[in-house]
Amino acid sequence: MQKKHQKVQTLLDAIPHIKKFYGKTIVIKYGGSAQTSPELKEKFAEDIVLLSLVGIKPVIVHGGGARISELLDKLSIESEFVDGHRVTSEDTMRVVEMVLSGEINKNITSLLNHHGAKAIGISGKDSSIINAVPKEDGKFGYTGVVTKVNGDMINNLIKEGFIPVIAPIADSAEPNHPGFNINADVAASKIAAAIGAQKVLFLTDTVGVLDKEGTLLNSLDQDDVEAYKKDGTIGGGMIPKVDSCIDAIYNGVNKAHIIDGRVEHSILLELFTSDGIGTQFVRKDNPNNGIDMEKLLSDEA
Ligand SMILES: Nc1ncnc2c1ncn2[C@@H]1O[C@H](COP(=O)(O)OP(=O)(O)O)[C@@H](O)[C@H]1O
Ligand SMILES: CC(=O)N[C@@H](CCC(=O)OP(=O)(O)O)C(=O)O
Repeated sequence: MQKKHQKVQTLLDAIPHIKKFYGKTIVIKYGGSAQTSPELKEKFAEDIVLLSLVGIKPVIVHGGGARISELLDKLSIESEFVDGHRVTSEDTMRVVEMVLSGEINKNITSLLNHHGAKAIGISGKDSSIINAVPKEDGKFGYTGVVTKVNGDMINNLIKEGFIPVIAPIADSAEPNHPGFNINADVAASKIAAAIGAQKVLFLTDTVGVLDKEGTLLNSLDQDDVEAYKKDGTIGGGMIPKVDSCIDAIYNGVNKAHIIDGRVEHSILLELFTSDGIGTQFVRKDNPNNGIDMEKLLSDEA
């Protein structure tokens, strides 16, 4: 009897959170580091389907850096990263496109559809949804800087009831161009801003951003991010992630969080419980700085 009550209470506790996000779009960046075991992938799919069933509109932007590096290694092509961004040669670009737009995009789309969702897998090249130019005058090869995201096209898919699953590959304005490799964190942030998303969640393989002692940093603003990058606390793949979180909140996205994709149902825990998990990003100029108004309001509801 007690157990039954607990189950009902869990559902009741979720109501204010569901109300808050009902009809809202949430971009979920599904990092390669969080796409590990088949069990975790199943839980991810269950979370996305549940969001969709309760009237929340998820958009998935996926990575796959680890899988790209694994395949490059098999082909004896070296992986090179500068501040978390891959340097993309012509051969590397072919592998990036095959892994991201091919293997990973289709696997995630199919997984979601088998769980009853209406997912559609696309890359930024489809309908030229993401446009880019070479990063730093071509120093990064075919790695691109996003110049434009066609948010209307993505919103049209959402209106038709689809869950877009987007591979971070961009189109070029030049004909017969192989396109651009975009870091998936950057793609998620630019997409979230272009479609007017309420929130962007980055699923990765750590509990959030950690300090030098390995303690979780619950909340960061732009100055914290710059200081931690400068003193080396934040490095590697975490650099594009924190930069993308800051970019998102200064471009119209209400909240950005980095959460642990290794924890089962981490998306539901972040969205539907009052505790929240991981690291949240706040604007310095926000009068509610440091206070999570979303959570405060839902707790009061
Ligand atoms: N301060 C930090 N806190 C947590 N992780 C960090 C930090 N600095 C660097 N990292 C690294 O960033 C990694 C996450 O980035 P990445 O491997 O690119 O993940 P994803 O595939 O999810 O984008 C962590 O596994 C960790 O090794
Ligand atoms: C330019 C750049 O860094 N592109 C990334 C795209 C994939 C990605 O970002 O995957 P994760 O999210 O799993 O790291 C790469 O080639 O690895």
